[in-house]
Amino acid sequence: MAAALQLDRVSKTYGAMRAVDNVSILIREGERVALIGASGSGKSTLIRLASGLILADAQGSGTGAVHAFGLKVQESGRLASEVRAARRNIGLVFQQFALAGRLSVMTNVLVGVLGRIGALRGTLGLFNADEKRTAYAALAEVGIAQHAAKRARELSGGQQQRVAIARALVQGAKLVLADEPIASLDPKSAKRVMDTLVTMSRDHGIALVVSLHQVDYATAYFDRVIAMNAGRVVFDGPASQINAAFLTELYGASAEELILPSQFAVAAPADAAPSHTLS
Ligand SMILES: Nc1ncnc2c1ncn2[C@@H]1O[C@H](COP(=O)(O)OP(=O)(O)OP(=O)(O)O)[C@@H](O)[C@H]1O
Repeated sequence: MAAALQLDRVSKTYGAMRAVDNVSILIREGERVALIGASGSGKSTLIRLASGLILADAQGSGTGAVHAFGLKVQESGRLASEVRAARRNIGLVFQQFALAGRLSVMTNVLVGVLGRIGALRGTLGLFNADEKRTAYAALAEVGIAQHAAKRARELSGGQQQRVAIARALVQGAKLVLADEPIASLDPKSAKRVMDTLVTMSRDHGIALVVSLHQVDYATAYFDRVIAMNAGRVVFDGPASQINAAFLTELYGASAEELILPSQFAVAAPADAAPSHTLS
């Protein structure tokens, strides 16, 4: 079985800054993984490398290969010829909502179909009834079908994130990479978005990698956590091992920005919680 995502000794340098430093990661099909780390630790860069939005360093200790479901995304600082096919399997949900604000919610979701239909039909917005039904069903699944006709910019931040999740569903993504999807949301909206992501993953067997600033969400929703510091993976293991003392060991004083004050403690609902929190 091909891995959902495989990074082999990938690095990315900006000037003198090694944003991602020789990282190797394997995510299995259907697996859910939280990516944590203090600001500037390399989480966003890693997600952009994984989706082929940016190129890895051509030289370094490895060839910097990225594969998704056995299809090559990039290697040796070049996009692979099969990158389009590889990307079809990858849905993206970003902190900045990455929706076309003037267009309707429905149209934004239908963009997910574009990888599968002819460019001309897509450009002209000629989506067929089946595609529209699928998009509406995806919006219903993430709980915002009632907003289908509104312009995307009229929705709240959390609702916009759920539009992006519906778009990934319509795309038929088998792996969703979410980069700080809850960073600018209030706690209630953040929880709703996390519930939606995890339920989507569970119900459709979609692998999920979510970068998170706050560790509490990582341990409430995920079994496996990958922690980054200064571009390197400093921990890859069970979420149950993550606690305040361990974070201080990993990050020193910067651990503070990763831990929520106790009054904001996060509890995932039973149907979205990882196995390590279920009795
Ligand atoms: N386009 C760029 N040009 C120059 N430096 C960059 C660029 N993108 C990222 N960096 C640098 O690379 C390092 C890693 O940044 P990255 O955004 O990946 O971290 P992060 O863990 O996602 O941080 P945050 O939680 O603040 O989003 C930082 O020092 C950042 O300043």
